[in-house]
Formats: sequence, C-alpha cells, structure tokens
Amino acid sequence: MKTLIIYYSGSGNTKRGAEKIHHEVKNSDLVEIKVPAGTFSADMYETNDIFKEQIETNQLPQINLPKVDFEQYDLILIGSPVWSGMPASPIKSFLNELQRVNYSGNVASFFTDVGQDGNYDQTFKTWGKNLNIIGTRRDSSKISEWIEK
Ligand SMILES: Cc1cc2nc3c(=O)[nH]c(=O)nc-3n(C[C@H](O)[C@H](O)[C@H](O)COP(=O)(O)O)c2cc1C
Repeated sequence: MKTLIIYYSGSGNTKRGAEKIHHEVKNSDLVEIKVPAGTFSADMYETNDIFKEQIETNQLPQINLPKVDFEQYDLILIGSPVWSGMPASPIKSFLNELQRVNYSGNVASFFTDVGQDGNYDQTFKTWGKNLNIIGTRRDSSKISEWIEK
C-alpha cells in the first residue's frame, strides 16, 4: 500500500505530526501544502477572521503543490490544524483539487488542535463529499496503526 501524507501547517504543530507519521508509515511520501506569503496573519485572531471570510465567500486560498500523480496512492492522509472547529481553508482548496481530478483512492485526515475539534470531522466529510473518506483522528499518535489496518 502506498500512502501520501500531505499537510498544511501554520505554526509547525501539524508539520511535526506529519513528519512523525511519515517516519512510521512504510512506503509513504510527505508533501506540504503551501500558501502565498501574506495569505494569513501572524495574529491568530486576524487569521481566524480571514479564514471565516474565505469560507463564507468561497474565495479559497491559492495553494502551491508540487506536481503529484495522486492516483498512484492507495491512501491520501491529510493533516490540518483545527481552525474555528473546522479544517483550515487550504485543506478545502486541496479537497476541491482532489475532487476535480476525480481521485479514486481512500482519504483520511488527522488534525492538531488545543482541545476543541468542534465540527472538524463533519466539515471534512462535507468538503470532500465525492471522495472515499475513511475517517478523521486527532494528533499523530496511533495514526500509523489506524491507517495500516
Ligand atoms: C485561526 C486559528 C483558529 C483556531 N481555532 C481553534 C479551534 O477552534 N479549536 C482548537 O482546539 N484550536 C484552535 N486553534 C489552535 C490550533 O488548532 C492548534 O494550535 C494547532 O495545533 C495549530 O497547528 P499548526 O501549528 O500546524 O498551525 C486555532 C488556531 C488558529 C491559528
């Protein structure tokens, strides 16, 4: 089984989790989703306002991805911070891209937060409604056990 671990991280927590999972999961590749400088703010409250506006208006952030043939992966594991009880907006951009290319493999997600995951799971499933989503989990612990089953 081949796995792509792909993540967006604003301040490094999700990045660290993704790197840990990458070391544990055999036959996995690791890719970071980046946004242009200035998309968000260093201030989390400002970022939260920008985020909410993006979601309300569906003006999603541009994402910079390396050229990846998604179809070579059996599973794409998407890492995100929780923002306002939801996945971060670059994840919505990425889920749109996966649906645009009709990715047919399995999709899962892990998230990092400070304890309030709100509607993360439901929102992820709604944003990726045309994908085969196998589930979402908190943090990087036990993720390799979960996805390798
Ligand atoms: C804009 C913004 C909104 C956030 N909203 C939540 C939230 O609703 N619930 C929560 O538990 N943590 C929230 N957090 C905290 C982050 O989810 C947490 O610090 C996460 O680990 C950050 O990951 P990162 O370092 O990969 O960006 C928020 C952080 C930011 C910047």
